[in-house]
Amino acid sequence: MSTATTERHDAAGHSTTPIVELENVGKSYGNVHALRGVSLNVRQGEVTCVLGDNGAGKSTLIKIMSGLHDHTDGTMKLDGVVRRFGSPREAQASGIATVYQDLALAPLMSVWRNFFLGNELRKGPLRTLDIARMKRICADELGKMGVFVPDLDGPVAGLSGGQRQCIAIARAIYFGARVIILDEPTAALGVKQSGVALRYIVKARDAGLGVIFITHNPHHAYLVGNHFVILKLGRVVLDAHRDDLTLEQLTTEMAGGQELGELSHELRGVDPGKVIDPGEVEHGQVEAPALSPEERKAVEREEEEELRA
Ligand SMILES: Nc1ncnc2c1ncn2[C@@H]1O[C@H](COP(=O)(O)OP(=O)(O)OP(=O)(O)O)[C@@H](O)[C@H]1O
Repeated sequence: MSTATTERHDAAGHSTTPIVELENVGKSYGNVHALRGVSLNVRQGEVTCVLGDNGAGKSTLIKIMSGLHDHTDGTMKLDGVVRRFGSPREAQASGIATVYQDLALAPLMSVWRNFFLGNELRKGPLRTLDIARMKRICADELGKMGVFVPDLDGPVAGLSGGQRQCIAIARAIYFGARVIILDEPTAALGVKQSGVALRYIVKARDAGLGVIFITHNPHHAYLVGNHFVILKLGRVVLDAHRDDLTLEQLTTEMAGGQELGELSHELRGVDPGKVIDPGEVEHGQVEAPALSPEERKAVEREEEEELRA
């Protein structure tokens, strides 16, 4: 019996089957439900942004995908096959690399040593370090990401925050990552360095990786993202493709959406549940509530009908 499957590809030649697929994934720490019913796809050549406030469940999500924690509900699939990673090493061997905020770089060690840290190349019967080859590969791989480091022997501490991010990303790609999880890569960076890091995210995406970009910042997410998921108290409250979402909508949702509107009313002294007497508005006693586009259209239609009558 043939087990061959017909894999579909998009216009860029990337497989449309998600590399990682979470279905209704949940995670409880005792009585604390850190994640509930989270579904998420990571595809080749796409940046999936996961946004959320403190305690939303972002770290828990990263830990499940990177093999640090096991989920307690739902399924995780890798290339369409149900998987559970027993350890971070297993996740890495499956091509899932996580770049944490601290980057796991040794600041006083040289750039090339950091690139190969724990995976040093050796040569000859005495297995001595193949320094020349490591430096050459390091320069080539950084070059592919558009980074030029004048002195590969210099310490990583001498590089900018954005360049350090790039070394961590280039290293993950070189060692076989197909999915790269970036844990708030721009959180500790200024505007210019955030721009550098965002460029590398796009490079990783264009190199055909599936990128998960964890961030608090909707502006950064919208610059590079193809897909957006907002977590709140462990649940997905927004899941949208870029074509179906404006930056304004993403920013509003991230800032609290409806809750923010209610807060704004409250701070202006208007009870959102209160039925407003049009007379009060007319006499300037209370401010007219903002109308949604649909409500505005309905009002315009009513006014037109009144005029015609
Ligand atoms: N090991 C743990 N034991 C018990 N509760 C935990 C544990 N880890 C996380 N939690 C709880 O799970 C919820 C989600 O936490 P998580 O760290 O995943 O959120 P986060 O979005 O990464 O937040 P932050 O941006 O602050 O890092 C929180 O209520 C947190 O207190």
